[in-house]
Amino acid sequence: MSIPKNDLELFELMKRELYTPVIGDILDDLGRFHQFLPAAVQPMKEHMVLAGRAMPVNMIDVYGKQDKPFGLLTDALDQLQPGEVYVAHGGHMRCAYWGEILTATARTRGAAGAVVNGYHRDTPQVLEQNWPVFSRGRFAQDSSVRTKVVDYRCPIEVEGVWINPGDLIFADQDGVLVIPRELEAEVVERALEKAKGEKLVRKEIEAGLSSTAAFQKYGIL
Ligand SMILES: O=C([O-])CC(=O)C(=O)O
Ligand SMILES: [Mg+2]
Repeated sequence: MSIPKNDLELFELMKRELYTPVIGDILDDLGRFHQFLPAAVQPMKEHMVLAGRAMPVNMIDVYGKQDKPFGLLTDALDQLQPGEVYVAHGGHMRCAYWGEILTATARTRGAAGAVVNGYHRDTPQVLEQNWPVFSRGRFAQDSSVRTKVVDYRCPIEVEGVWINPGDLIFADQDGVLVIPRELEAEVVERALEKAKGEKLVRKEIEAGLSSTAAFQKYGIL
């Protein structure tokens, strides 16, 4: 397998060859036991797979009409770079944090996808854009009188998982992973090896090898 020359090749390779369980296993092996976002954050459609660089967004609760509705939301969207993932978190999730217009903006700018620790709305209009969005589910309640963006491209922490700008985000139907930048080369290389090993173990088991013998031989489950 040729080594990816740039981020785009890396993201394509990951989407083609990897899945969150193998990457999560390698992170565990490196002692990074807390890199999955909460399991409630799910793809809007099962087939969605996402690889890109985190552009974290910090949100807070507000109560009622604001002098500057949405805070820095449009600024955050308008500086998204190709291959980045809009990762939004904060407040008590009293409304939708994502929708049709936000999808169109981020997608048109070449962003790789969105991950919100909260709800989305405009479900049919987002899905027809065929672009990966991960959220806690559907809820139409409007955000302008309930939340605002106070900062972006800043570190955030989601239930103990730290996300720094530029960290690698990989997400599929089994979860959303944050891969710290300083570990990504090792993690991806070892995850590719483990994925290959898992294919081999399955073949051997299908050919009659016992689970115990397979684990003894390969150390993979
Ligand atoms: O207002 C929101 O939070 C999201 C929304 O409807 C859109 O992006 O179209
Ligand atoms: Mg909308």
